[in-house]
Amino acid sequence: MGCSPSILSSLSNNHNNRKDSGLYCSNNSDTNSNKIDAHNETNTALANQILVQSSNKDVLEKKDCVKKDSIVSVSGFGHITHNFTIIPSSIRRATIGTSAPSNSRLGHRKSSLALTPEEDCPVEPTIKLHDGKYPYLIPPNPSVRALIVFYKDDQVSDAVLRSCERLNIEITRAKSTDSALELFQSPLNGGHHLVIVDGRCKNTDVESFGRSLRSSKGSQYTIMVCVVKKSVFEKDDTSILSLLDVGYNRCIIESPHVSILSSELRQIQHSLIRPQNVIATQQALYAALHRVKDTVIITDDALRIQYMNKQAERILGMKIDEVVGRPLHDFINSDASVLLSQTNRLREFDGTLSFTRKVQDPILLHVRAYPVACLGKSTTHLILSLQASGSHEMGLPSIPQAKEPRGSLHSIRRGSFDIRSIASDGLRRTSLAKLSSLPLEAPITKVLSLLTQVQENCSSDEARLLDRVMDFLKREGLYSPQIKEIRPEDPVATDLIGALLTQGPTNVVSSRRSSNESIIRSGSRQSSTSASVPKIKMPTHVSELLECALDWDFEIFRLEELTEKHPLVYLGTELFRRFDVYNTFNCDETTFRSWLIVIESHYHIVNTYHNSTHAADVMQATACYLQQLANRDLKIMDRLDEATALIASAAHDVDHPGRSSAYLCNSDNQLAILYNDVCVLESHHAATTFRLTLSDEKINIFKNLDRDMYKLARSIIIDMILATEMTRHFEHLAKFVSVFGNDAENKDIVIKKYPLKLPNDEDNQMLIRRMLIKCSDVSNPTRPLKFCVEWARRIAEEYFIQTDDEKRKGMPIVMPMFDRATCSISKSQIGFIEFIIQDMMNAWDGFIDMPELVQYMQYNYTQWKLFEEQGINTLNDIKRKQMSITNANLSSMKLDEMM
Ligand SMILES: Nc1ncnc2c1ncn2[C@@H]1O[C@@H]2COP(=O)(O)O[C@H]2[C@H]1O
Repeated sequence: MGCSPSILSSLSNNHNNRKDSGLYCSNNSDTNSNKIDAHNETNTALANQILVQSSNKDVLEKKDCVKKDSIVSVSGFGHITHNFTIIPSSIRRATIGTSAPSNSRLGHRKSSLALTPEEDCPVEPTIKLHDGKYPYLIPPNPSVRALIVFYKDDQVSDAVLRSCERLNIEITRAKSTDSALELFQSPLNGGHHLVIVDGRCKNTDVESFGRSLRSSKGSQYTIMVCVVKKSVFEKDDTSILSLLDVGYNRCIIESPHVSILSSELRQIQHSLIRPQNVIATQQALYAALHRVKDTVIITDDALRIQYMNKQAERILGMKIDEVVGRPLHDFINSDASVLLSQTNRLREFDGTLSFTRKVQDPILLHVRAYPVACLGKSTTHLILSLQASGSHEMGLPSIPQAKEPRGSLHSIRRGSFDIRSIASDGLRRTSLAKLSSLPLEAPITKVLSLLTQVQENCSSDEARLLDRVMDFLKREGLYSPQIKEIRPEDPVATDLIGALLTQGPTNVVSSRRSSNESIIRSGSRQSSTSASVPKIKMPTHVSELLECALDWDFEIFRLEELTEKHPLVYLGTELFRRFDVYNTFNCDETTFRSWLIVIESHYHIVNTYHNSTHAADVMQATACYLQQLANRDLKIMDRLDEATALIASAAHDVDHPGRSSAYLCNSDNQLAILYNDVCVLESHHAATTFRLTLSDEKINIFKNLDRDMYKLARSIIIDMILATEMTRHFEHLAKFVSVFGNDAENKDIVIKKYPLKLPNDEDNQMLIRRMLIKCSDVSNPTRPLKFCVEWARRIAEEYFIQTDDEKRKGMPIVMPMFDRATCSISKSQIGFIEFIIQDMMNAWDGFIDMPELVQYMQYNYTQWKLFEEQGINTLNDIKRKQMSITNANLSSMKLDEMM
């Protein structure tokens, strides 16, 4: 049996810190087949350089430990000709570098080419496996199998057979072309290295037989020899050429002499069969490389890619066919001159380069480039071994190999790095190993890896602390807060925050479940297609009011009144116009206005809070933020961002039933069923937006966008609407703060730094968009007091109606404290500002620089505190208070007068 440490084994042996599987190959036969095309002849030279055959006893003994599923089989001559055994690194380490004894023949049987037993001397001089930096190939000398196709027995056929015997060639005999083809293709008898065909017989079409043989599966490495009459050589060379053209490799002159034919065959064996076997072995090597975890690319000396393995295909997102022959430079963003200059001087290169990928962002990879000289003394090929550059980026040491674990860290460390070691059963091991070989890495995995490396080199106290940190990081819901600071004596806030942050059905006590009642009755609303689209005449007082459409103290309730509860259409038309959305979407104003009418008609006018005035208010806040971002010339939002933000905010609560998601879950509402109790309302708002918009060309504001643009716009709008779901409030806030900070004092720095703080532009853009719509959605506590109080009254009323309803139906009560008889609205606002609004608005102001948000919020907060002290709790109390606020006309006071 022949065995060869692979290219990867030898590479990783040099660096001794890799955990890849080792490769060993043998040229035995077996069952399966796995074919790969050889790429070009230069790679054969490379294979010569990097393959080695050995009869290493160690490996033979250890082979028993190797699992069956780690054997890769490759066909060369119709059958499996090479088995590569992927051996776990632990075993590999024990065998790498173990040279065979110097007098060993390293995998060579006794020469089969000797004419007499006395001549049976070594064909090759003894070569040490590790003479050079990399193992050399001793050309494999296979046990040759030949198919002899002679139609009759005569002196020549007899001489051929005897010559084969002399050379220890295993013979299969056929006397007709049909039986020859059958034998050649037979799984049992096939796999011939050599076919010798009698080309002397006039009745046999030797050319068509050659063609059939050549087109048989698994014949690409078979040497075909035709025995011809001497006269063929004497006449002209056209007959010879035609034979070569159909696939014969060689024509030899008939001879009855064994010595002459033996000599011919011996030359054929040397010059044709053995090189073919090298190529077949190389193919097996490619197959093995395709299976290993390492990322390997092979180039020629001019850095043109000759080969890349499956893992490289995965990482670069490209198929081998797309890269072979192309310069490596096409895929490298960074300067590769150092790599080239070092490897040209036969020196290894070790560094980090940025690689472009087909669709994904560029990736930083740690590159080890090994120059190989296959012809002469200068570099002919480079072997690149690539690794995600995580550990190198931070100058951290490489992932440690089996080091003695330190106390409790053991399991974590092993869990993080040596997947194979944590799995006890084979199946799990296989799937985990597969998983680890995928080009997928979550950022959190990377973080855990880095922390584990840090742990290796710190004190046990620090290591224990890191243990705890990693425990937290491994948990799900990293950004889902546990309520911890709400005072127990603050039941209203607890109720409100609990309800806002909790998803799905409530577990609170229920007296009685109602039967099949559902608050939403589908089909009761007017369908968009039947909605008429009247031409809207903008009354003068409305247009005057809309002149202030971008003021933070815009009179939204006045607009509600003037438009008879249709503020969205008027304000929306104005805001779309101001942000030039019509041009952005290449769509006329009428379509947009019709869209606004339909969307507005699907807001429930009976809801006290979640009606179209709320939608208009959110849209107005969004417009103010967009304006501010545009004024500051930060170029954060492009036209599509602006348009989609306005559309998302206008539609973000469409068809809101005036009940919370928890209520819908508790009442087994059809929407809760449809969305599996997850993000029920927001999913419904987003889906309804698109259902309505696409259902009628007259209102389809997307109709002139091309498909890609539409998909982009759609994904942004959906993402923004879903971001208004409060259960993920802290997650969105925490992510935003982690990127942009929350230091209002340093807002200039934050803003200036912004362009530099972009590890991934699109991710951050998404954080901004989400934060923008969230801060619009709950902007009411940051508006002038009279608006803030009115919104508080409206939401409280809506909550009370829900509680009334729950009580009436005997359902679980989602917010028991929001009972109209007992609730303190002031307290609920204090809690809402403290727990939900304050941090968010501070962070948002820090980013967008709108201090009035925080100033109004702080003022409103102090007012709510005051109201609470004054015992202003119920709706009636609030209404009375509103009167006095309106009389004092606080909303028109300058902010500094308020403070
Ligand atoms: N002033 C407020 N007081 C209490 N809760 C509010 C207030 N404003 C908004 N909310 C809640 O915050 C939620 C934000 O998402 P929704 O619009 O779905 O529903 C909103 C209300 O439940």
